[in-house]
Amino acid sequence: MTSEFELIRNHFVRPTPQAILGPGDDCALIAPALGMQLAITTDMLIAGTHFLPDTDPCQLGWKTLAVNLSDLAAMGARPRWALLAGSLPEVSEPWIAAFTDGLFACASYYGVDIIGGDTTRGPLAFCLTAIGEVPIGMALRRDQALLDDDLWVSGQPGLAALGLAHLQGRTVLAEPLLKPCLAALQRPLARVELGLELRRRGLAHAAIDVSDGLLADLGHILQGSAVAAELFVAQLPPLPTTADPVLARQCQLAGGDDYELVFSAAPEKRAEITALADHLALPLWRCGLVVGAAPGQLTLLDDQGRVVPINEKGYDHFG
Ligand SMILES: Nc1ncnc2c1ncn2[C@@H]1O[C@H](COP(=O)(O)OP(=O)(O)OP(=O)(O)O)[C@@H](O)[C@H]1O
Ligand SMILES: Cc1ncc(C[n+]2csc(CCOP(=O)(O)O)c2C)c(N)n1
Ligand SMILES: [Mg+2]
Repeated sequence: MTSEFELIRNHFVRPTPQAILGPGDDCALIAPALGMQLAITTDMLIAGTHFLPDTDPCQLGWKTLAVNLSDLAAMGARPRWALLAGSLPEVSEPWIAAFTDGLFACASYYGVDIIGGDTTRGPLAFCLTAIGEVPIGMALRRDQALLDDDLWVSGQPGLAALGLAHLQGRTVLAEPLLKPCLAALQRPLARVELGLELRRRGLAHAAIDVSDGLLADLGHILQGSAVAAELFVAQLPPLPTTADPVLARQCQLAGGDDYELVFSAAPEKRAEITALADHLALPLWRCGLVVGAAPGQLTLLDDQGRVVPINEKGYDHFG
């Protein structure tokens, strides 16, 4: 029988070169580098709500960290430390070993030290807190979009929600589309380099990551910045041709779980943003404009300039 403390020692504790004091005492000790401030965020992943209970534990470990690093990315912060609280229904050591393999693979990919946490018995759930650094006063925020900014989105939002629809039997995806959809859902990337470069190169005014859905999260920028926007359907990333087009559009606009970045930028920055997309080998789509209508208002337009009704709502745990 493995004790709580053996479990922690055997699976959750690895070297933490970026901490003054890592796991083992009542608190970890960290200090930001000179001239930097801390960015801190937390997200829960609950079985049945955020992931299917039979999800591969290695991918779940990766995703638990990645979705939090996505929030740091959205603010242009460099991820450095994380704490993991886990509630586990029973001690299955192979399951835990696979989970921590994925977790630490993500941690080493993004240069993060796991500096502490909490381990209890209970329903399968995780809560991760990620801490990053950003030069004082330089974080990208959701409340800084300006009139006449372009709106940009990275990558291909919608794939994760399509993958979930497939696993839940709401659609059938075939290869070669299935693989990227399942990867987006189960092993998402956080757009850390994009966030860092947008901030370092001074390219973005406002940014957010897409966790609840493109329209919903763009809505947070609009609300926060007290501006309105027009979004051009024809300028969004092309939909996968082999998926049901209605479902694919719905997933793109409101699926969530994408962890792409949406950002606003001055039109003079177009060439620099295109160069950044090439540098990162990550498509960046200029798909909208900040306009001066009622604060928070989002209008979707087709290629003829006609208004497209919005029926989609983003992910809302209580909606
Ligand atoms: N229980 C809470 N107490 C205090 N603040 C909260 C609480 N729940 C959410 N918040 C804050 O509300 C804001 C929006 O929360 P939300 O979880 O929607 O974050 P998000 O980045 O928009 O989405 P995601 O959680 O999918 O990353 C965040 O600043 C968050 O810290
Ligand atoms: C089994 C299962 N059901 C639904 C979803 C989709 N989903 C869950 S939470 C969320 C938004 C972000 O949540 P939060 O705001 O809590 O970070 C989304 C898109 C899933 N991945 N797995
Ligand atoms: Mg977020």
